[in-house]
Amino acid sequence: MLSIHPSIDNGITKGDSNFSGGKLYCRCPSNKVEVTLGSNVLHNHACGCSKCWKPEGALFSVVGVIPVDKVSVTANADKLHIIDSSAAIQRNACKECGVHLFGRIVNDHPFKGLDFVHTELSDSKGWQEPQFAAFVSSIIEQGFRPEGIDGVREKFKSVGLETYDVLSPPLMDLIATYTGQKSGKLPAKL
Ligand SMILES: N[C@@H](CCC(=O)N[C@@H](CSCO)C(=O)NCC(=O)O)C(=O)O
Ligand SMILES: [Zn+2]
Ligand SMILES: [Zn+2]
Repeated sequence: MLSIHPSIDNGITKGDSNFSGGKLYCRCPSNKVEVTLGSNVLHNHACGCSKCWKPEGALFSVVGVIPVDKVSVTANADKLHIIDSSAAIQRNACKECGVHLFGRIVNDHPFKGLDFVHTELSDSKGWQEPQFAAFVSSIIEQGFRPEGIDGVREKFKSVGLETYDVLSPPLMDLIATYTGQKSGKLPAKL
């Protein structure tokens, strides 16, 4: 059976609005990289892009954002390396098991100050549930047959998630506002 993602395939479990964070662990059997998150995530979403970490067999990643000052590596930091330092999101992965612990934006970017994280790497319950599906058509670039894409979109709709081929409209509006302000077409203060 085709797996979108283990946290979506059988329906979505709602998060807890009072949840205040927890720890992420890589998938090494011992000496796990540990990252402590000091709050819940925001804008959690399924992402079909080729760069976000996906669990084995899944077509999509599930990834959310969290302010960078809420993220700290609390064990085995020496096992981390940056997958692609030229990417906008510098994904810090475990050198041994390959899991991405956090993705950080270091260059000028509308989402600078936010880290990208995968809450499925935590044992805690209460993380924000996925809110939408992004970069759906990107799975075709990675070899998914285009005739199956309507079925993927229907699956998302059946669990209550809207689908987009970029990010959600509010996030695209944030990016566009940033771009408009940078070029001077929009005032710096709105
Ligand atoms: N079709 C491309 C899209 C890659 C892409 O633009 N990904 C987005 C979303 S990642 C999390 O939502 C992005 O912002 N990437 C910046 C980066 O990865 O550094 C593909 O599939 O590769
Ligand atoms: Zn590991
Ligand atoms: Zn992505």
